[in-house]
Amino acid sequence: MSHLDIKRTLIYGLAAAIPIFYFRYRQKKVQGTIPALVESKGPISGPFSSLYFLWHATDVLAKGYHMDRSGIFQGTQMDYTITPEVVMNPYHGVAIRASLTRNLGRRFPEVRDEIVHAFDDVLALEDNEWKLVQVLPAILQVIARTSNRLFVGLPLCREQEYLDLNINFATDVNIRGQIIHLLPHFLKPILGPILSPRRSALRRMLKFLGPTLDARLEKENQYGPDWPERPARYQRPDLVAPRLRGQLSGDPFFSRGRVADGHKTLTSALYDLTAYPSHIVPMREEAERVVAQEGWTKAALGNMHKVDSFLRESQRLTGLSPVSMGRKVVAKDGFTFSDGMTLPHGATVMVPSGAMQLDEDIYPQAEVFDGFRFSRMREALPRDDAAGEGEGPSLFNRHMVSTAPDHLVFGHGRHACPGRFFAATELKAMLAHILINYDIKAETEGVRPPDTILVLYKTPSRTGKIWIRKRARGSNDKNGA
Ligand code: HEM
Repeated sequence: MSHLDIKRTLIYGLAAAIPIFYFRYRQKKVQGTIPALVESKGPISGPFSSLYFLWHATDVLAKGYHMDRSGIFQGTQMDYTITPEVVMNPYHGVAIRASLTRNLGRRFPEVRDEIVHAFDDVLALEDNEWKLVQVLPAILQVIARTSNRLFVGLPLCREQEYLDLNINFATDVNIRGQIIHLLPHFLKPILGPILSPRRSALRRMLKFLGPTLDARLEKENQYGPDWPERPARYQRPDLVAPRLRGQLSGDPFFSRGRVADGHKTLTSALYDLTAYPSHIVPMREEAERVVAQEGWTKAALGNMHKVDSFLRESQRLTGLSPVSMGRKVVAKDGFTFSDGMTLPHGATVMVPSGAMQLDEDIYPQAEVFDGFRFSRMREALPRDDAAGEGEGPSLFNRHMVSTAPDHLVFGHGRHACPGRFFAATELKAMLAHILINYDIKAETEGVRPPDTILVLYKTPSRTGKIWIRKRARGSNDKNGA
C-alpha cells in the first residue's frame, strides 16, 4: 500500500467513524405532511435508522414513495462540499450553456476525432483478437480525454498527469462529499476543509492551467475585456473567463462532480448492452445507416433514435442516484406549495426519482429493461411532437435530454443539468462508435456486473469486464459478436 493509499484510508476511516457516533438527520420542523427520509427519534433508534439508510437508501425511498406518492421527501441539509460560491453562483450553468452547448455542432469534428483516437489508444486491441476489458477505467479515460479536448484542447487533453488529476478529483469529490455530508453540523467547518480535495487539486491544476490564466489576466489588465485575440465568447468554449472574475479560490474545475457521471452512464449502458445483446444489431444498423447518409455530425446523432432511447432506458433503470432535485428553501419566509404545504427557511427536500422511475403506473413493465421503449413512444407521437417541438406530450418528448416530472436523471426545472446536451452528444457518439467498430459480449453470458450503492449514490461495477474486439467490416451476426 502506497503512502497515498494509507493516507486516504485513514482519512476515510476517520470520516466514516465519526458519523457512526454522531450522525443524526437534522430534521427541521415542517408544517404540512412531507415525510422524512429517516425517522430519527430517540437517542438509540435514531442513529441506527440513519445507519440503516446508509446502505439501504434505495429500499427506504421506494417504501416511502409507495406509502406517500406526493413525490417529495425531507432530506438532510444539502450543503455542498466544494465551496459555497460554486453552489450559489450560477457561472457554471452560464458557461456551459453559452459556450459549450452552443458550440457543440461546430466543434463536433474534434469530439469525433478524440473519440476515435482515445478508444484506439485505451483499448489497444490487436488485429481482431477478443480482449477482456475492465470497463469503467477504460471509459473514464476516453471520456476525460474527449471532454478535455473541448475544455482545454490539444495537446493538454492527452497529457496523462492532467487527465489523472481530473479523474481523481471527480472521483474523490464524490466520495469525500458523501462523507462530509454525513458529518454533524458542528464538525463540518472543522473537518470539511481537511477532507475536501479542493485545495490540493487547485494547486496541482494551476501547474497546467496557470500559464494560460496568467497570460489571459495580463491581457485583460492591459487591454480590458475586448483585447484582439480574446477567444470570442461564442466561438470557443471560454472556460477561462469565469475564473478571471474572482472565482479562483473556488472549484478548480469546470463543473462539480456530476460531470463525472458521464463515464458511469456509459459504463452502465455497456453492461446493459452486453446483458441484453438483442439490442446490438438494431442499434448498429441504425447507426451505420445514419452515418452512411449524413456522416459523423451532431445533427446525425439526432437521428439515432434507438441509440438515444437505449441510453435513456439505461439511465431510467440504473440511474446513478435514487433521489433527484435536492432543493433548499432560501427564502426567509419559507416556501408554500400550491396545495398549501409549507416549508420553513433552511428546509431541504428531494424527489425519490429512482422509485418513481420504477412505478408501473408510469412505465409498464417498469422492472424490465426495454432499450427501445422510448424510441417506440417517439415513433407513436405526432410528427411535431416527435421532433420535440409540439405542445402537450412534447413536454415529455422522450429524448435522452428531455427532463420530466417522472424522468429525473438530469433533474428538472430551472436547475436541470445544463451539461446534459453535451453529455448526451458525447455518449451517443461513443456508443455509436462502439457499435459500428467493435464486437462486444458479456464476460459471462447474461450476467450484468452488479452496481454498488452507498447512501444516495450508485456506481456501476468498477471491476466489471466485457469482451471486446475490432469488428470485421460487414459482419453483423445476431448478437453483434
Ligand atoms: C450523464 C452525465 C450527467 C448526469 C447524469 C448529470 C446529472 C445531473 C443532475 C441530476 C443534476 C441536478 C439537477 C437538478 O437538481 O434539477 C445536475 C446538475 C448539474 N450538472 Fe449535470 N449531469 C451530467 C453531466 C454533466 C456535465 C457533462 C456537465 C458539465 C459540462 C454538468 C454540469 C452540471 C451543473 C453545472 C449542474 C448544476 C446546475 C444548477 O444547479 O443550476 N453535468 N446534473
